[in-house]
Amino acid sequence: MANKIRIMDLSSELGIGNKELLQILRELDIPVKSHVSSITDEEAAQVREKMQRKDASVDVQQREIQPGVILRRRKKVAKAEEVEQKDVVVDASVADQPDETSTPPVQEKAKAKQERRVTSARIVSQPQSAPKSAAGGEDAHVAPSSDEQPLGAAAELVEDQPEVQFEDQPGEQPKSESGESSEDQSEVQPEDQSAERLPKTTSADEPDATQAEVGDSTGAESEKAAVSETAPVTEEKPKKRKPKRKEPLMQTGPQVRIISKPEAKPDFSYKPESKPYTPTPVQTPGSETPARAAVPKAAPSTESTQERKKKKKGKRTVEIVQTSPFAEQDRSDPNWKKKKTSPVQDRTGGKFRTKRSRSKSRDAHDDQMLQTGTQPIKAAKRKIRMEEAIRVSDMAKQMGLKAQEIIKILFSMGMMTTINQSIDQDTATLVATEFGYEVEQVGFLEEGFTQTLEEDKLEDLAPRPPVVTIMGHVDHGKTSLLDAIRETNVTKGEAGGITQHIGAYHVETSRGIITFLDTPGHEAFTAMRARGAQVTDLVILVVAADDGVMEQTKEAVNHAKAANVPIVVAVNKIDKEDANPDRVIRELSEMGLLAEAWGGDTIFANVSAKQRIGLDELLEMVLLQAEVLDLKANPGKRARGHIVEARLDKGRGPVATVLIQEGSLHEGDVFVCGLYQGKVRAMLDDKGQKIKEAGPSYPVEVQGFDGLAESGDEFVVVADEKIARRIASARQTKEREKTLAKASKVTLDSFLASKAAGETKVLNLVIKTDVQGSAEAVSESLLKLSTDEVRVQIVHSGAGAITESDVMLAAASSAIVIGFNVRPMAKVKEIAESESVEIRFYDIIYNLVNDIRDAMTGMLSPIIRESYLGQAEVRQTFSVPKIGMVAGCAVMDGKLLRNAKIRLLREGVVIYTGKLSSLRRFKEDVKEVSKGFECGVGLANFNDIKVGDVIEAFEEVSEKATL
Ligand SMILES: Nc1nc2c(ncn2[C@@H]2O[C@H](COP(=O)(O)OP(=O)(O)OP(=O)(O)O)[C@@H](O)[C@H]2O)c(=O)[nH]1
Repeated sequence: MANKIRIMDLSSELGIGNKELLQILRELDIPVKSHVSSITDEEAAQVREKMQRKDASVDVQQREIQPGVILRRRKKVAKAEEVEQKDVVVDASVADQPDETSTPPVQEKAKAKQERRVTSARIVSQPQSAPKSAAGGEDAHVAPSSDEQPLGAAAELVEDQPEVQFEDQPGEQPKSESGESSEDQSEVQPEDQSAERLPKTTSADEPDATQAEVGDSTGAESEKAAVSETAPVTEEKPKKRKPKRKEPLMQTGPQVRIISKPEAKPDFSYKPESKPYTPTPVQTPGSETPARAAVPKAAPSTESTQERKKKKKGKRTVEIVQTSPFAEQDRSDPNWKKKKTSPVQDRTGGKFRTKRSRSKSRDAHDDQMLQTGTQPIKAAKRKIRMEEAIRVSDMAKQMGLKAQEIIKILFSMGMMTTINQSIDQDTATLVATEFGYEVEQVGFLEEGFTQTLEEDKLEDLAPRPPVVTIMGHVDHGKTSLLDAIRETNVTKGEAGGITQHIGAYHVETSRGIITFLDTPGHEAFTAMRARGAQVTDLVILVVAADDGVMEQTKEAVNHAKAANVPIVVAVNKIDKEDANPDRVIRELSEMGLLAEAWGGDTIFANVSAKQRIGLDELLEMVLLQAEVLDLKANPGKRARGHIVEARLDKGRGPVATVLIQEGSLHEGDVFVCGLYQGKVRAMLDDKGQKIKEAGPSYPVEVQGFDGLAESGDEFVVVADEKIARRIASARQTKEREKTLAKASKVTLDSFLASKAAGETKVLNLVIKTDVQGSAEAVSESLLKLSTDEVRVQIVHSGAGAITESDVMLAAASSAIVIGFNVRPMAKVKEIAESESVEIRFYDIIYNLVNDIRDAMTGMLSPIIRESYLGQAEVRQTFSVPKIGMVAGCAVMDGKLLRNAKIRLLREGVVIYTGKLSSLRRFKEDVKEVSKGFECGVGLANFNDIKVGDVIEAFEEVSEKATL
């Protein structure tokens, strides 16, 4: 028919393979049977148009990488189907072939077409392998020498490819089904179908076949390696797997390059195809010989289609198609296809693909891998997994040791531990190293979620108001001053605002804003600091002008100094007649606070809280001082701050005042705080107004906690609720472990043990004595002990009972509390225990100084430890003739023992230390009286007992001091 054109002709015209063209025709719904069929001009036009479109989207590069070896590569594939397909055809060098001419590199299609004709004699790479290898092998050097096996290289490449090509038809162009994918190959395909590069079409008659084909010789290994490194591989969609027609292999025509060496065939293993092979009615299948069946079928895989589909999604698999010169014969076996592929796990993943020719050893290895499924496992490292702390017994278990061995090591490190005690990570690391183990911290590390690793950029920082705490002695006017400042400024700037007590508030002055912490007193200040919360920028020290510097004034100064917070002195009550501000200046100078007038840098302001005198000046001074501090924060990030106050509100649940220190807090933000987490449900400012956002130095009352936070707790906004929950639960776990570990802070005994070599150690002490004179004497004696290596630093010293404030100061400063003739009350003792603060008691200065010196020189002599038994309060006193004074007591804590030693405390000060002369209940002598019971007590050789005194019973236990 004049208006008809044969497929073969059209394919040559278009420069594509017959098979590919057939595929295109099928896509265009043009019915054809084979390449000898004809189509109408109209249909041909459709094909041409389609090809044009395709060409536009495909950029094929060709270059000759070696004489006679052309590399074709699809640079970019626009169509989804084509994505990741990089087809390269490696043409076997023609050099070896007398009847072939070497192929020059071709860049354009037209040229390619011509090229194809010229090189048709060469074996076009096998669809399954060669195209891929070629694709990947753009930079690969495929040597044409007969000994080498480029296909082997191809096989390597294929393995690295994410996709798997399923074309497996021996006599066909591998991608004939998918016109697009085979496009490139078809270009180099011989026009003669018989010469088609069938992966398995290997003709034994050409033993020195090009390596581009299915090489199987061992010599291919090196080549493979070279190519595999660079060569991307063609990938094809699984849909192309099933050939629709059978194109019987032609016996190797004169131009067909032999793909593999015949002797390699016995090692081929085959993998069953998921789809049965359906021969196409074209060509003669008679070429198949039974010899193929003789090929060992070491196919390790018998995967089902479904299994393979699964793999496609998850594990990526490569199918290796081994081809041999017996490929044709193989097809006589209905299962030939199955025999040809073997699955191998693909590193890159992707679709199934096949490749040919692998070395025997590789196959054997793969088979083995498939059978074993895994690679040999590396010897596990000797690791101990622990969270924050680990119990000695658990650690021993992990190392397969007896706990005693660990305890021994710990002992040699100066730590007395028991089997049930927990040790921290540092200690565990030391112990583990002794046994050749490593410590691995497991569990949740919150730092990544709560810490900003990036430092704030300078341009992100904005000035923030100073945060001020007012401190001073009792009755010197702290509350009055706070109220005065607030009221004055409330009426000034925020008329109508209803004052809310949220523990902090901010005041607007003409010079700027100041945030006040409404928690006067150093207890709150130090309690927060002990928790690591340094929220205060400045301290206003209130000193009554008529009273001067008093005990708590000194404490306040020491607390502020310990926290390194600048002090502005407010000399209050200057309205009083006997006010003497100069005296205050003088007294404070003795404590190191030198007024500017005296050449120092401490700001003093005379005020009267009662009469509202000097308040503006005071605030101005505060702001001046703040300016020096150059307080800045980045308001543009997630908020971080500390809890100032927390309480349980009847209607709103747990609420807390958060002082934002950096970033901005918004409604809806998710946060963690102490052991709890939550979401900001609502925010109120200090005027009780609902706000949506709060920036740095801004105090807000936050609603939405899932537990009651504590003042001083850090408040951090995190990314989401999941993280918040995780952190909170990790903290709760940690807290439990900490309680178990019960690691004490600093003790005199452990002081030197923790000292690193060459480091000057500072021994911080808080000294409390019965009288002021002793405080000075003790301090002086101890300060004299300072050496180059160990320096004694008195954080605070004063007269009076050991108070909660002393303990908190010691906790915050890692100090030891020295009680000289003073004792703590039971409650203070409890706090000291919970804060792990050591309190040591002395009544002879000589002993005290010796102990400290011994501790400092590492020669602590055996010590007598006191074991506290209990306390009883004197409710009544009776004078009994001949016996003396007898006290009617109620045991408030622990118990009193008849033979115990006792001391009599009056307002925390030791009045007498001695023994009981009698212990009775209802006129009966008893050996002990427990908490909650009343008793009559007589003290040996002491009668000056008064109502309100406390009798403390204790035992003395002799202990050898260890360092
Ligand atoms: N004359 C005079 N009296 C003042 C002044 N400031 C406070 N007062 C009085 O001093 C007494 C104690 O004042 P507070 O403000 O309660 O003192 P404080 O330091 O807060 O006392 P505590 O809360 O007990 O620590 C009150 O009676 C006040 O009226 C002042 O500037 N002048």
